[in-house]
Amino acid sequence: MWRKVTATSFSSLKSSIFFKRLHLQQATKHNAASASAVSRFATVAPLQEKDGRCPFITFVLGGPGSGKGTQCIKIVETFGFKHLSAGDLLRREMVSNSEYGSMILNTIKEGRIVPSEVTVKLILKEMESSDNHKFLIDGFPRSEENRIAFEKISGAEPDVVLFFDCPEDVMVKRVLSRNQGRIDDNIDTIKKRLKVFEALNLPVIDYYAKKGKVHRINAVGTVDEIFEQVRPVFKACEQKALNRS
Ligand SMILES: Nc1ncnc2c1ncn2[C@@H]1O[C@H](COP(=O)(O)OP(=O)(O)OP(=O)(O)O)[C@@H](O)[C@H]1O
Ligand SMILES: Nc1ccn([C@@H]2O[C@H](COP(=O)(O)O)[C@@H](O)[C@H]2O)c(=O)n1
Ligand SMILES: [Mg+2]
Repeated sequence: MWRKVTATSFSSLKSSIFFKRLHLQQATKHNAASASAVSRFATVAPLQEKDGRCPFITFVLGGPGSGKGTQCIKIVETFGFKHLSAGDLLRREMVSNSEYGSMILNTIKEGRIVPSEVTVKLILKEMESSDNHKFLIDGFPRSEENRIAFEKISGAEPDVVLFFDCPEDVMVKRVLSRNQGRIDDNIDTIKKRLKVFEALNLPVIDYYAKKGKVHRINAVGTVDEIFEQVRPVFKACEQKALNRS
């Protein structure tokens, strides 16, 4: 079980460097350039135990409405991953009386990106409390700052990056018919989210593509057709993921 294996490293991370640093960093402005993120987040010990085992991490990326969450449900059913949606974690934090509640609400309404410290903290907390060792981190990293914060604070990199590549008109249509009561599912916010995706998230996808980690999925088609492109990605790394447990 991954949590048991890494409990020491995560707990010590939590009680010491990460959380102390978090308090200091919360005062800093969100719109710092990614270059400054490099210096803002100091590297800590990698997320692995002495025996070298570490969680199997998949980042699930794509524009708003490209079908990330929908495909994650199928990946969970078929391959037994733990699904962590950064957006869902932020929405849960927003309604939980958190000190960040109004900041998260305003940021989501505007389609902007919540400061990395907050999102990374929520993700790592969920990872720590999970018995699973295979994670789908959906909608993260959304920016170079998110990426650098995660990699530096956790000392971990993704094993796989899925990119759901979808034309804008299809994404807009899907989001507008989603009907889940999300405050950002309106045309004004969608336009902003599309701009933010292009400006901040595509560079992250480029970064991982250069490292050979990106699996591009054509996100047009039925849910099942799309999953047939996703399936072989996880089939191919089943053994690698198993070795981490
Ligand atoms: N292949 C598909 N064909 C038609 N509709 C789809 C398809 N995949 C997902 N949808 C629908 O499109 C909407 C958006 O999908 P989903 O919530 O999975 O996207 P997402 O990438 O997670 O979006 P966001 O970034 O906004 O959370 C949902 O209503 C979903 O049911
Ligand atoms: N890494 C992230 C992920 C999400 N957000 C904010 O939440 C909104 C909704 O996210 P979804 O993944 O559910 O679409 C998104 O538009 C951002 O405002 C974030 O800040 N950082
Ligand atoms: Mg989603």
